[in-house]
Amino acid sequence: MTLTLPAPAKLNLFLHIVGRRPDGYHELQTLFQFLDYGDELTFTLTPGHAGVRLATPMPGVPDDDNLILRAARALETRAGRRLPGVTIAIDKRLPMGGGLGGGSSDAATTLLALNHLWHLGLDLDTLAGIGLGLGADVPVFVHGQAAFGEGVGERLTPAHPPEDWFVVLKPDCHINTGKIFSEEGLTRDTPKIKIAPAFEGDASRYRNDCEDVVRKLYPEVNQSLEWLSQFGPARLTGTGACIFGRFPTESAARIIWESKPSGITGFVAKGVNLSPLHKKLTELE
Ligand SMILES: C[C@@](CO)(OP(=O)(O)O)[C@H](O)COP(=O)(O)OP(=O)(O)OC[C@H]1O[C@@H](n2ccc(N)nc2=O)[C@H](O)[C@@H]1O
Ligand SMILES: Nc1ncnc2c1ncn2[C@@H]1O[C@H](COP(=O)(O)OP(=O)(O)O)[C@@H](O)[C@H]1O
Repeated sequence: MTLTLPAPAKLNLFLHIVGRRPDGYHELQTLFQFLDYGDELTFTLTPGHAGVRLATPMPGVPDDDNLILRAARALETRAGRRLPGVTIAIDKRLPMGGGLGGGSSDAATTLLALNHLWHLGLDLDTLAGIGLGLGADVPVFVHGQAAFGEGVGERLTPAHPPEDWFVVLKPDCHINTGKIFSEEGLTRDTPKIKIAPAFEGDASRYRNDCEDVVRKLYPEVNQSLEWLSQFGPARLTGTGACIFGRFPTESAARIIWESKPSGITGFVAKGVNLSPLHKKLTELE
């Protein structure tokens, strides 16, 4: 049996750093929305062969570090019994370390796919708990609903931001999340905002607290933000390097995309409040 599922990107429509935990991790307030663009994973059961295997190794990521295999192994450990073998292939479209949550999304898709194929019957809260052990962004992908995130992003309140179109640009640099969070000049004391049960605010009123530090350290990001913000609000997602500009229609986004400076990569995508992963899983039921 074969199952092909999306692993969508996320955007942090805003990202405030509101404090620091005793273990050094930063407390955030952020608004997550998904994009209808991302990686695609194909799971094939191989009952004759035990174990989980990656059919498409990822350059630069040893298999044992790959969040897909780590998610599968965490699930096997939780199940505590021998499960049918599975081969996982990935069509990797999201830039790695781009602030789009690609690795976390791959992990979440793996958790949901294998829960389904292995008939484990674990609920979303349990899967999100397993996912949190792999990365702070995994729970929102497991729950599959746009959300206001608190804590390190794991305390989630469903949200309904407008489903606009986005131009996403990937400046040609790699940003290490740990480096940004350890920068001395980082804003860490943004006052907490109060959130209604269903956040519907205008995210363009809020900021990404990592942006000033990232702009100073990475001129490529600064230049891209300057260019994109000529056409409307533009912002960094996560700790970067990707930036996004928001547009009311696909055609408005595509006009700006076509005029982007040469040498910069990225894509145009729609913001969606229900994850494409959950949409697909519902269709399969
Ligand atoms: C910033 C966010 C926002 O969505 O996204 P990305 O830019 O990575 O996509 C996430 O919170 C990223 O969470 P996560 O994916 O778990 O972070 P990691 O790369 O494991 O973090 C690397 C390091 O950054 C620091 N770190 C990370 C998250 C956080 N809330 N506080 C921190 O201080 C820690 O020192 C950690 O060891
Ligand atoms: N399946 C995976 N896809 C992408 N990155 C992965 C994966 N597994 C492990 N990683 C590691 O996680 C890091 C962060 O990846 P990613 O989730 O794409 O970025 P970000 O957290 O900035 O959104 C990568 O640099 C890579 O070393």
